[in-house]
Amino acid sequence: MITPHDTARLLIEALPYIRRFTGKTLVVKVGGLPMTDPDRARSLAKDVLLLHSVGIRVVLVHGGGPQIDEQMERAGIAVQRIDGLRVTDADTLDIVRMVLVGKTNRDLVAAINALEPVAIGVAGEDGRLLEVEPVDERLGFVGRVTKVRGELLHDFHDDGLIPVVSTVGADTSAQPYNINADDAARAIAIAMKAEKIIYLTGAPGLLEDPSNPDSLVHRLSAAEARARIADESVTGGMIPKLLACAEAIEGGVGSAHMIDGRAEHAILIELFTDAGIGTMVTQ
Ligand SMILES: Nc1ncnc2c1ncn2[C@@H]1O[C@H](COP(=O)(O)OP(=O)(O)O)[C@@H](O)[C@H]1O
Ligand SMILES: CC(=O)N[C@@H](CCC(=O)OP(=O)(O)O)C(=O)O
Repeated sequence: MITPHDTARLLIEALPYIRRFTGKTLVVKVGGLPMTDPDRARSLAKDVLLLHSVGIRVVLVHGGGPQIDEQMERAGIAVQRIDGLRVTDADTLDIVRMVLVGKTNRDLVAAINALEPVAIGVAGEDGRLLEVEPVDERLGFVGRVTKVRGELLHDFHDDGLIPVVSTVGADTSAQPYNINADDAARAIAIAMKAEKIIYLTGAPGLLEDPSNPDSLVHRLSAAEARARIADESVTGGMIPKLLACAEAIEGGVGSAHMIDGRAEHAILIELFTDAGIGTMVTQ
């Protein structure tokens, strides 16, 4: 039972953290896995709105990998990934756009706007927010971000809105490209000179041993993150995520965090307590 005194004490304890982040930009990337549960989406919406209410300039970037896999299976298209990136032909690109822009983005925007109508959905193609070039011809329409129009996102913040970004970008001829959402969030965080980037993922953070959830790595440097990628101790989707963390730090972002998107109020615990709950990558 929480008493009014408990509430008052909690508010006072949170105040130094709130002061530290008010007016700062925070990029939150939510993976597709935590988003498969509507309760999680509602809980995330509440956390994001709380951050917004205390003056933190939040950009919410989302993935949707498992949801794309599901629709590809329905369409009878085989899923193929190289180093965690989806091989994306023209048919796959259509499905990626339908799922990320047409469904996942809409669901997240609705989850926030059901509480307070301040979320605005935007795809990387819109206003060429995320300009890309192809990564590698083996991957087809997979793009690497070359330019971010961060001013568009700053404008949304200035208007009191929370931009929710789906990571389909475009090249200079408006050809759409699929972008790994971890990498897109990294590019956005650097362009916006974000204080922090937080990855909400389907694991407790970086694990020493992926099969043991108790083997959490609490803190590591960008150089150590790169070394772990090189020695192949991380696999699958953790490769682009850890690389994105290292690049974010090298690009001037203060810290990069990987936390469990399935744990309730994970962002608030990571931001507003000293202990935190996931993995933090710093200089
Ligand atoms: N060393 C590791 N620590 C944690 N997760 C790992 C590791 N190596 C591989 N993984 C896998 O990477 C996944 C996270 O990547 P991904 O599924 O792309 O993220 P997201 O949940 O953000 O969509 C984890 O759920 C886990 O299965
Ligand atoms: C190029 C590439 O791999 N794009 C990703 C985009 C979605 C994503 O990154 O979703 P998660 O964050 O849920 O993994 C994909 O097609 O799955």
